[in-house]
Amino acid sequence: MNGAPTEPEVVDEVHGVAADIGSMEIRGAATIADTAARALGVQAAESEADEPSTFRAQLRAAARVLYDTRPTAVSLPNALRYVFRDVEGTTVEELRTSVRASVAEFRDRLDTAQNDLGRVGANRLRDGDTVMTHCHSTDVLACIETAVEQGKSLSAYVKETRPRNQGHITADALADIGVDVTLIVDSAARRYLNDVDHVLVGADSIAADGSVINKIGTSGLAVNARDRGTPIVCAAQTIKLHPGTLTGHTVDIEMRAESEVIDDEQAAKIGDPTVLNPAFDVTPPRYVDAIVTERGQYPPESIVTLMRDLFGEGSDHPWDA
Ligand SMILES: O=P(O)(O)OC[C@H]1O[C@H](OP(=O)(O)O)[C@H](O)[C@@H]1O
Repeated sequence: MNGAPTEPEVVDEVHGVAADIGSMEIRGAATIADTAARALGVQAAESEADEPSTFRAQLRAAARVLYDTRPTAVSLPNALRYVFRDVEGTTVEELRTSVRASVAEFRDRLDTAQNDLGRVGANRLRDGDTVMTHCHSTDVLACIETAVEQGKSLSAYVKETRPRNQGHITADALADIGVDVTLIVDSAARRYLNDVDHVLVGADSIAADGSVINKIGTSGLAVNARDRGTPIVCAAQTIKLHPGTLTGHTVDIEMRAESEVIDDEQAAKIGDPTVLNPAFDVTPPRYVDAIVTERGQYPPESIVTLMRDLFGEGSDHPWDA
């Protein structure tokens, strides 16, 4: 009698990276994309498959493990799709080489894109400006770092960004490059918006209508910034563009554990309330002044043109094949 079909073998590194993405040890949309692509490269390098079909099945299984970690940041499936697009070969060794090349090309492009985006974003910043940041975005940091390298002196109000306080990472990174940092709690943001020249946020996904999906609290900040007349700019490489939204799909908002908000003991003290912990929210395009990408800056409403140019209607999942 035949047993159950065996699952294609996925190497330990891929499981480890997937666990680290799930626990947010590895986080930030660009970093997730980079690490996921690298993990596919390790899968290819360490595969012991002796048949091309087995090699391909393992690669697909590895991609599924990575894909299933966090639902909101589209950079993850976009990275996997990029690697799969160019996998070619009739032998295991040819396939291995082509995955290696594809991963290297992807990671290279990611680096270049962030540098190019940084230069575009830096052009918006003037010497003596004050920015306000939310969460921790390497795309936002690239803009500020480039401006500082250009000799501009900047100050920053950094929102701590509950529940995980990723604003602390931003505060540390900005202080390191000589930005004058003031850390504030999230609810103090409106109070200081009048002292701010630009609100800078990142993105986990950008929808076809120009909506920005970013760390929870972004939409409230954007509404307040608009009310105060402070420009709000989203720094997002084109890998954050969500091709599925071209065909009417919506972006899943990740719900995370209650324990990130309150521990069991504290919860028990206040009668164990229901706790909701959405990681992201959606900022409608009318509250965003510009989306800064490596290809220049765009009004949010025009981002759909760029999305179509870069992705067509391509939001397939080749790892499900
Ligand atoms: O790609 P970069 O700009 O580094 O980060 C983009 C976004 O990723 C983060 O999500 P999380 O901390 O992974 O939940 C934040 O929401 C941040 O704005």
